[in-house]
Amino acid sequence: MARTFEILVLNQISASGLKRLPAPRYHVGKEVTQPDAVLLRSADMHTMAIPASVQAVARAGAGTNNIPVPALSARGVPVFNAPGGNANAVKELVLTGMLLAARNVPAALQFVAGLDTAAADLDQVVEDGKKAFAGYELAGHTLGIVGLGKVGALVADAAIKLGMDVLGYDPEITVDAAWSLPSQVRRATSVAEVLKSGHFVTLHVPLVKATRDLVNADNIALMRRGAVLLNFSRDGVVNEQAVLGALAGKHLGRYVCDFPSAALAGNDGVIALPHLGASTREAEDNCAVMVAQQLRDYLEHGNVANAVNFPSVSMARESAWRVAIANANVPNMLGQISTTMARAGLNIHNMVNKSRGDVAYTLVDVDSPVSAQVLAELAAIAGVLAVRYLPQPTDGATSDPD
Ligand SMILES: NC(=O)C1=CN([C@@H]2O[C@H](COP(=O)(O)OP(=O)(O)OC[C@H]3O[C@@H](n4cnc5c(N)ncnc54)[C@H](O)[C@@H]3O)[C@@H](O)[C@H]2O)C=CC1
Ligand SMILES: O=C(O)CCC(=O)C(=O)O
Repeated sequence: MARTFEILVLNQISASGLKRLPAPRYHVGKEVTQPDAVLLRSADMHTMAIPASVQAVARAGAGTNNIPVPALSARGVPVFNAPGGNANAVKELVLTGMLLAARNVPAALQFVAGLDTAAADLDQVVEDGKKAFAGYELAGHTLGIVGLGKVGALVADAAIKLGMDVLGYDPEITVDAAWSLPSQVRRATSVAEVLKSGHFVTLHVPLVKATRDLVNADNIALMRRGAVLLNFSRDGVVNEQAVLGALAGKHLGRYVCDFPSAALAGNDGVIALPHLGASTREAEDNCAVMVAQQLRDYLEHGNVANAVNFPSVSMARESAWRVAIANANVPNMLGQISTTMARAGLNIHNMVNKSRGDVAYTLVDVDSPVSAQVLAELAAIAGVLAVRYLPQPTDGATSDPD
């Protein structure tokens, strides 16, 4: 009888994704106490005591700054995410943000909400009042983008199609991302260049040490007078005090962000949305389906796709007995693993080993069952972080992701 995997869910996850983790092979719930895996969106795992039973963490979204990734890596636990799964949703909200700012939509809506619609002179009041909200068009204006990954590339493409002039900066751009950019996107060589050039500047970087306060009191002054800064990345990427100062001095035209805060509240120059970037049916489904499939393939077969801290590793299943080993990326690990198996009389049928940074990951298929004693010996090798035994179920339980 195949064992049931226990999945702890920390946020609302789309039903389309949860369907990929069907009973009885999976038990998914908010009250699971000894989870094999944790499935979440924006819940803060930094403050959580993560049970020793956890073998994987899956973020149904892009950013993983809410997850203690280095600590999990040290435990041999992969952290999965859903690259690009919500990028179109964010792109559409960034376009919305630019239009809200350029056309003074929030103030115009407020004006309309305050109208006496029963008044005889309503039409006149509307015609007189609208002058205060006259704006400008996106076409012909310059958009600067910091971060040309999944979201940034889509924003660039959409802005070009809207007739904007686009320049972008990304010091770590991947070859795939570079290929996906429209040829009209100009390449900037620094954040400063983007800030200086854009009528609009939008940020699409992860929150990491290097990007904290990426826009700050020093460089916000470089922005064009009246420019619009958009932050759909994370609150920490922009220094709020710098933004408030620039708005007060009328240097910054608007700050459009997905992260409301006490400091920003009530400021007319701020358009704050409630972290809505990824909140579309489509994005929620995409992300949940992606991570559920990845989680399932990992829990059942040890295959790794889209982990932020593990190498991608996949090996077709040819044997019923598989061992998955996460270990420090140091010399002689493979030698010790294969010697331990050989000593126990195990014949290695297939093996794959890859590394990424400090973590290496090995899948070994053998031709006969592996004893608890051998698994304990493997786990005891210095540098081994986690050992999982993944025998193929013999009771007809499905083991291939849909
Ligand atoms: N508001 C929301 O609901 C959402 C917010 N996000 C945030 O947006 C971020 C980006 O999302 P994706 O584009 O999907 O991620 P991604 O990983 O595809 O792209 C991030 C890009 O930022 C670049 N980058 C890293 N450090 C940089 C730096 N110092 N300067 C310039 N570029 C730098 C990387 O090279 C990469 O190309 C996420 O990490 C997350 O924090 C993502 C999705 C939804
Ligand atoms: O799940 C959400 O609603 C937030 C998405 C997000 O911020 C991300 O994917 O990084």
